[in-house]
Amino acid sequence: MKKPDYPQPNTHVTIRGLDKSFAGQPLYQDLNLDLPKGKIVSIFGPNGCGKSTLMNMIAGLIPIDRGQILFDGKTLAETKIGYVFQNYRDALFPWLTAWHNIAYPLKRQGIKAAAVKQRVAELAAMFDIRFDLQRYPYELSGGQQQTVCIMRALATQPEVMFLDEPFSALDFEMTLFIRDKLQQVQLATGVTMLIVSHDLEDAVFLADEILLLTRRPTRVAEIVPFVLPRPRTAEMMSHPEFVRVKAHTLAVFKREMAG
Ligand SMILES: Nc1ncnc2c1ncn2[C@@H]1O[C@H](COP(=O)(O)OP(=O)(O)OP(=O)(O)O)[C@@H](O)[C@H]1O
Repeated sequence: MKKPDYPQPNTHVTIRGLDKSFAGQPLYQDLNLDLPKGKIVSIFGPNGCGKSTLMNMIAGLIPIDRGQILFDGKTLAETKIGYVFQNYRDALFPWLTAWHNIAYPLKRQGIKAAAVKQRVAELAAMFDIRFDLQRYPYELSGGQQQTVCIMRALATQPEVMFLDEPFSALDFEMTLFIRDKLQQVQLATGVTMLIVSHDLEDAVFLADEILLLTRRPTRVAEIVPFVLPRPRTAEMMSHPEFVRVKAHTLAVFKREMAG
């Protein structure tokens, strides 16, 4: 693939010349990638190819060995981000109620109590919350805890939101609910979203682009666009375009697995 020297139009995240090794074993070498602004990109690829590592390097949770990652030309420190961790069971502060978990990043920013209250109320309305936010995480179902994690990540109105396997521990009903809410949030706020997924259907369903990775040392195998209109409903899973993109993504995945 030819190296893009300049970001494509409507790019939000620009990755140039990124290297990353673990224990002397290269994972990424000279990775160049543009992620579009205000879109949802799913990262999909073989086990251990570095999906989470890529996302965590962009989010600044894992250091890179070499290269540059910019957000609209700005550094990470100048960019507001939100992060939804893989395991919602460990992600929330157990000693805080759901409400205080959501309020936490706002309070850390020094936002006044009245404005914090208003923002949490806005999020509760956006997510159509029917459970009591005064409960503690252990008193909530898995789906409710994941909803609280997403609300907390959105509290500070991030420009980029990272979600690591957001559906992996959810039942199907909750998966449908969270899919709807993520799309609604994305349409309402224009936030750029990056989602790591193990599941082909989840990866394709929400995506504007599916970023398909190869086995290690990892390269971009293909960037597959998926352009069904939003909001996408569960019925669209039988839409011919969804079926086609899923089949194509699977074919590329199998080709990469075969090496
Ligand atoms: N801290 C670390 N030290 C050494 N190796 C690591 C470390 N973190 C990740 N790796 C290795 O880097 C590779 C990529 O890991 P990563 O978790 O990013 O992959 P993934 O595609 O998200 O995996 P999975 O599909 O299993 O979730 C793996 O081979 C993993 O063993």
